[in-house]
Amino acid sequence: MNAQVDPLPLAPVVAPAPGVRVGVLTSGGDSPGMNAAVRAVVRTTIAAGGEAYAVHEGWAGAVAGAGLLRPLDWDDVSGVLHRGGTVLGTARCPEFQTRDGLRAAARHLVGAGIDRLVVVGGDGSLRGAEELRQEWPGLLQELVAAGELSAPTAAAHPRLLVAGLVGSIDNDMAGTEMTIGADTALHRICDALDALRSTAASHQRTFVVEVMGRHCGYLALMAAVAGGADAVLVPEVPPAEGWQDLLVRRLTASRAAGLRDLIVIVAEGAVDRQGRRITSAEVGALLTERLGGEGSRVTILGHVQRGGRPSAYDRWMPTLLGHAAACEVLRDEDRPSVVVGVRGNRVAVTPLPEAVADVNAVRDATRRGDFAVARVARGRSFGSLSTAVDELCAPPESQGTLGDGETSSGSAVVGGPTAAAPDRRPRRIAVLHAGGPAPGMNAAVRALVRTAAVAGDTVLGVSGAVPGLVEGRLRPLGWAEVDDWVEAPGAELGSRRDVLEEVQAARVADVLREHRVDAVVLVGGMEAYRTGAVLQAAAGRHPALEIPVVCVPAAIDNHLPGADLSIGADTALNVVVEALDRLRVSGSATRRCFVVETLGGPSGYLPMMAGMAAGAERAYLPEDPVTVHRLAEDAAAMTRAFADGRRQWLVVRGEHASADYTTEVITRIFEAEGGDLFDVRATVLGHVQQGGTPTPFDRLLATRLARAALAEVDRQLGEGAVSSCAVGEVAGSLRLTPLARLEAELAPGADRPREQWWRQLEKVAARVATP
Ligand SMILES: Nc1ncnc2c1ncn2[C@@H]1O[C@H](COP(=O)(O)OP(=O)(O)OP(=O)(O)O)[C@@H](O)[C@H]1O
Ligand SMILES: O=P(O)(O)OC[C@H]1O[C@](O)(CO)[C@@H](O)[C@@H]1O
Repeated sequence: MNAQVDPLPLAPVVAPAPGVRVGVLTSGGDSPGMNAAVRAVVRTTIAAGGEAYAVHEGWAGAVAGAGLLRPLDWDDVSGVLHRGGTVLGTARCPEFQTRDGLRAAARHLVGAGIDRLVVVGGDGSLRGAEELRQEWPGLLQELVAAGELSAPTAAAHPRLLVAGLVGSIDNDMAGTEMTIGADTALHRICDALDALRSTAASHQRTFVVEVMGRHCGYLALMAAVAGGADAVLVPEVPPAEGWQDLLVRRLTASRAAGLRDLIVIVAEGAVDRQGRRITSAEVGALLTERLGGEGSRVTILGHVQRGGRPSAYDRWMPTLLGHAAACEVLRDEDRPSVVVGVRGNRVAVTPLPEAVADVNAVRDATRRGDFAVARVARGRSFGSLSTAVDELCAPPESQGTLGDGETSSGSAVVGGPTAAAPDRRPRRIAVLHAGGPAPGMNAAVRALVRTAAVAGDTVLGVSGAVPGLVEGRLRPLGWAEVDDWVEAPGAELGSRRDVLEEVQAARVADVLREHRVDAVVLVGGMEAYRTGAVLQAAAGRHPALEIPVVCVPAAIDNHLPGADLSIGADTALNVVVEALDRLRVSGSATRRCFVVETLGGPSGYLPMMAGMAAGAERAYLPEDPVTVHRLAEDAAAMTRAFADGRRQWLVVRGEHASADYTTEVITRIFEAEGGDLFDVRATVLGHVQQGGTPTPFDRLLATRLARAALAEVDRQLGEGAVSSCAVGEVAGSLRLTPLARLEAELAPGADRPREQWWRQLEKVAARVATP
């Protein structure tokens, strides 16, 4: 694909000619996050000097006209970020696929002066958009010929410019790594799975859970990994004949290994190799008949998956893309429609026909039975996890894929052990945490234990972090023991902020020798990295330390070099955003400014992204010190806004934004400026931000990075050249950062990277926050 990944995700806003109108519509199945996209399109258009129009009820609204095309002001899209569904309404509209339907849509759009469209919908909706664009000149000619449109009006709108944003929970479209709504749907599914596990465990029952995704197994596969399922059936990995026996054997082995709760996920589009539909009811009946015991229960999650509050990601990502899409159509270039998507957290723009061709190629490959092609086309994460899922789900003795017999590809990002040589000595890998607890740490340990078990390796858990390592508190972690660690918040092994001291290295060498440790994996923050660096520096003096030391980034602050995102940051972000939503509701009856202090340490990631996701008016970050001048400007802007009728103003302040202008000081300044016009309240969110249940994203990231760490251990031991490094993902690719380079990667005088990708988003957040 020729997507252009924009290294600076901020497309310049081009000032349009006077009277330029941008229409925005949502179409197909609704998805959480569509509202954030609409808000960004509207506000970016207005900020650039254009006019924004809503086309209500999707393509049906364009076809019907009749008052469904209406102008939108800045404030019309206030207070929509936290709402699920789409405030514009959506529909599936078969009529739009007819010539008459297209012509009616063109007539109503031109009639409203709209010749630029941002369409938020699934692949069907976007196909429709491209068709309308291609047919536009012909449709206008037909309308002129029929006397339904004047020739000068047609001449004033010679072409339609279209940018598509993929809004669908299915994550089934090319041109973007994530579709708007898929992350939230995973939240819904994982919440349901976490709830089902407790009742399943109580009765030692098996649950068969059907999840959505018409033709695409993305939700099912990711939910299986993030939700700790025991087996999964998805259309892209159809099981071979006799899969029923294999499934029963697998679940029997899991039960024998000590699991009380068993979960099988079935994608709604699951099929076997002959293309025959596999239903959740069929799987439920099979397991009730063959597993005995308490039998099985079937739960179809249905439309619950599509509803409810959007996750933090489904607010900031569509905001970024909505902004970029508006910029695309404001540019006065006649060109094919584009899909504005996201890749590695950066904006990626792909010609729509190309994205559609790619989706068609997946469908054709699936029809041909070429499932490997279909899996790869679904994206990196899908490709890698579809072959790795069995390693994570099934006890080592019952390994064997439910799919088409292909095993893990062993690529770097996939991670996981490379195929074990017959004479390979089983390895012993110690894992410990260092730093503040980060949700997802347990999921990383679980992935290590289970992936290592496939090659016969043992993972030794170190209790009590660095002091525990010094005291030799290591024990093997069992395959079944870590089963529900995927969802467990906090750090089961314990995490503390101690960094290993040089004088302790000799003692640690003794411990590692006693326990015959071949490699150390540290899952944690800067303390983990620095401990790794101390171990490496001491390796020359202590042969037992001449082993691979690999760090996995886990810190809610998201301040670690060599990783766009560290484990735990997404969970903390969601906790903050939920708190901000609640504060907004609490203040809805008053005229009030909230000053909210977040954690985040040296990095502004949490306050900035939470502010963007919750629609905060201002965010104060440690990277950009607060000054009295800025406070005066903001107080004046706030006062003007309240005087104009605004009822709320939200300021998010990172805990280290300024040593002088503390949350209390800022609150008092604003309070003094507000007089009788508004009042001000301060809220310090504190450690609730560390205590969330890991989000699906953090569980998946933890799984990917833990497997990548193991792959690196395997590589180093295989090649006999050991070193210490950190694994991370940067712009969607795996990166290994030598720990020796750690300090050089940090900004001068601060424990955060020199470059932080998310800082590009600040301008977008500011542009859509206030007029
Ligand atoms: N090939 C097409 N040509 C023109 N219009 C289309 C086409 N396919 C779909 N549409 C229009 O887009 C609407 C939505 O399409 P569809 O039902 O496939 O949902 P979708 O956009 O793929 O969303 P989701 O992924 O949520 O199902 C259709 O009802 C129709 O109006
Ligand atoms: O809401 P409807 O029209 O029943 O459609 C359900 C379908 O829409 C989706 O939610 C989104 O495409 C699918 O996962 C599901 O199969």
